[in-house]
Amino acid sequence: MIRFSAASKSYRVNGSTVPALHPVDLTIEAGEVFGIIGHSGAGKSTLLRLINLLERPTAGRVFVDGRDVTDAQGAELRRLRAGIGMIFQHFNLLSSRSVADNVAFPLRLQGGMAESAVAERVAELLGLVGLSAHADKYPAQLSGGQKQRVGIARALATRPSILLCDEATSALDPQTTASVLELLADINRRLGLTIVLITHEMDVIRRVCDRVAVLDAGHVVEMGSVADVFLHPHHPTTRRFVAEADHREGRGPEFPGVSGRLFRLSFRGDATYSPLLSRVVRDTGVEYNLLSGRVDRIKDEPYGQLTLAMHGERLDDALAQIRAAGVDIEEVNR
Ligand SMILES: Nc1ncnc2c1ncn2[C@@H]1O[C@H](COP(=O)(O)OP(=O)(O)OP(=O)(O)O)[C@@H](O)[C@H]1O
Repeated sequence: MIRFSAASKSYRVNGSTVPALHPVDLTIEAGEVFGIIGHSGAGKSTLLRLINLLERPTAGRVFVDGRDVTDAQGAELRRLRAGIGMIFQHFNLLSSRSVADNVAFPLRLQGGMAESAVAERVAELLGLVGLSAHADKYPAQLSGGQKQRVGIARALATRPSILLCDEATSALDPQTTASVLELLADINRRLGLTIVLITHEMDVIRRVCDRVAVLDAGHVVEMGSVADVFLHPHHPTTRRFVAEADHREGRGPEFPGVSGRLFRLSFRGDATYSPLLSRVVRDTGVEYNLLSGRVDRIKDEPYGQLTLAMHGERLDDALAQIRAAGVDIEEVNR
């Protein structure tokens, strides 16, 4: 478990104090995939780096596994960091070392392991990330996705219980991003590792995270389960991120020439695939225009979101039936 208690951070720049993070209270549970999303400069890296003390809080406390680590130094700091792996946007591999030597690096640095044990562990890690055939290559001979897999293997070498991901897929194309996120989800499931990732893409959050915090100008402005935040965003910044992930603009929908009231229906789980709408239409005689729609998954759960214009004498009856089936309805202002 990771806990921030009123943790804040200011930097000194040219003699003046710049607040990067206002006091944050936040708990990340053991074994979850926790996402932090925000625009550039929102304070994501700063918050992430407080966990392994690459940055120290200006005020407040940071707890890891129940221990107050805020002032950790020396052996205590080394122990903390050995238990926390980290991967980076630009991979940070050693270009003059082979893949196997990059992965072995933290093990040799830590010391106390025979070379045969190091080799065994490296082989195991390369198997885990699907790179067994590439052990003797150099980073320059690998694709971006393969480099990040080396980064992940290296980060897991010392068997950490926490993995920090600093924009780990931002330099990758969409397909490679998907495969790296799938690997992270697999590692989370198989090893029970806590994963904290920062990103500026809601789609990354949707695919892999259990919970999310939205950072805006150093403040946590929204936090909750990914499904709740994704389907019912409240803060304007969150709404913009969700709209971007839906490939629509952040403004409210404008549908000139469409009559009736506008509703956004959010389906989750099994309701996503049931023929509810056609049943309600048949039963109540209401009419609808489908204005936009999407069916996808939030991590492993299917969801659907439809925007409809609806009209008819028995509209209230129709809405009640839809709600009774567990579908969430929001009226959309024109
Ligand atoms: N070492 C530093 N010295 C001075 N100011 C800093 C330092 N690191 C970050 N900042 C400032 O703190 C604020 C938050 O930065 P941070 O890097 O945490 O944001 P971010 O959300 O991770 O942004 P990005 O996505 O661009 O990396 C910014 O205004 C940034 O300029």
